[in-house]
Amino acid sequence: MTGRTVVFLESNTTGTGRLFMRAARAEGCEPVLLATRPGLYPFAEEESVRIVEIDTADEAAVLELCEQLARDTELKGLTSTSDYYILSAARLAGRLGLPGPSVAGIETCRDKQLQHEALRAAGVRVPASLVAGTPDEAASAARQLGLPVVIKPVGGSGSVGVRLCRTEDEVAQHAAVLLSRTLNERGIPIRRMILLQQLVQGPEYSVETFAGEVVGITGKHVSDPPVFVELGHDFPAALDEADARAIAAIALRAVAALDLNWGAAHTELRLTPGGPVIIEVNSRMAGGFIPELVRRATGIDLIRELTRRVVGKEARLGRNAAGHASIRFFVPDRSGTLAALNGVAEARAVPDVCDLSLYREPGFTVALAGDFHDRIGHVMTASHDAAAARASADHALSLLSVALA
Ligand SMILES: Nc1ncnc2c1ncn2[C@@H]1O[C@H](COP(=O)(O)OP(=O)(O)OP(=O)(O)O)[C@@H](O)[C@H]1O
Repeated sequence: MTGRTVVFLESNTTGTGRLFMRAARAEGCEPVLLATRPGLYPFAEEESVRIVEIDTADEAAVLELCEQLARDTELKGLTSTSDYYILSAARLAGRLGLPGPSVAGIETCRDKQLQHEALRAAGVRVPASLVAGTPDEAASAARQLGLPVVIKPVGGSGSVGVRLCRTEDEVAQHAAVLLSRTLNERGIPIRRMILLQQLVQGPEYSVETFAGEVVGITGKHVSDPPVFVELGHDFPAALDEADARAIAAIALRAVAALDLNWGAAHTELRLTPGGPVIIEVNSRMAGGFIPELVRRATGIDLIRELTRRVVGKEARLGRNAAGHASIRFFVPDRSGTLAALNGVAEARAVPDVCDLSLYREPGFTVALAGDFHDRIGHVMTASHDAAAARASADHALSLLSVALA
């Protein structure tokens, strides 16, 4: 292989991974995907992306391979589109003298305890929180904070393991479940600590920032507690000017405090009667198809702009549209074997629907877990009118149903 290359250290297994590979090519660079289990990425073959099997947890081995690649080709950048690997990718980019985000910033951000301490020290409003390493410590932390509390792993994403606990028994039980886990979804060892937080009440929003600028605010629809499954998003969120200003301001302070102004960040918060309170800052672009909503609503392609940063170019955040986009996720109301998915043609025919995707087929076993895995499809709408985008998405979703055996 010769010419310009970009290394992807693992990737998202869903849509975004493929889009990043295409974006690299649009910038004149051939993507090279490094993966421990190449089988996770069927899209790589479909896109004719070179895939190298290597233990991606072994940073020294990855560095050696990349140094070789830098001798054989013009290595322009190294990144990861997977939450689990962005820290390692940032470290490797630094070692190779390639553009990349602050390693310290990502390190702080990816540990929810460190992140919480950093935000509090910077005077950014966060919920009162305590950490625990045993179920007993968790019960005592819950007493100090006052029930109910939200419990979550210190490292994690996709709402996996995040739960509202209303009694001390629930706290001890859920703590025991989380603390018994030793590996995350990718088989990477995890720190066996949990974070307990006071429940923040109010509608949820996320702020999509890029290179220290607010790209927009997303309105989130989250399931009822005790679990918090993201069920939909509206971009831009319906907010009055004062609330939008307060939300943008706290997110900008949070990402600056965490040193995340190089590329994309995604800040989740709830708007309480006393103002916005940060739930969590992610040192990466939003998931859940939010970048696609942003693109449809504003014309800003966050995937392309991040790829430009990775290969050392300036991002261009100029808007060329002022539209609205919404997404609703399809979640079955109980577990079972998927016998049929109904109403698909009718939902597709709803005005403003621009995408309807189903991730599962008949025969799939639905085992509701209370996190993002519960979502089996989505419907997306785009319109020049905010209310129309939202109403069409709600209506199209209402037409979908499953038969479970
Ligand atoms: N202290 C809290 N008060 C109210 N809601 C909370 C609190 N902590 C978490 N949540 C809810 O749980 C969701 C997931 O929490 P959190 O973002 O900390 O976990 P995560 O696994 O990193 O999820 P994601 O990858 O979706 O950001 C939040 O979006 C929010 O709806």
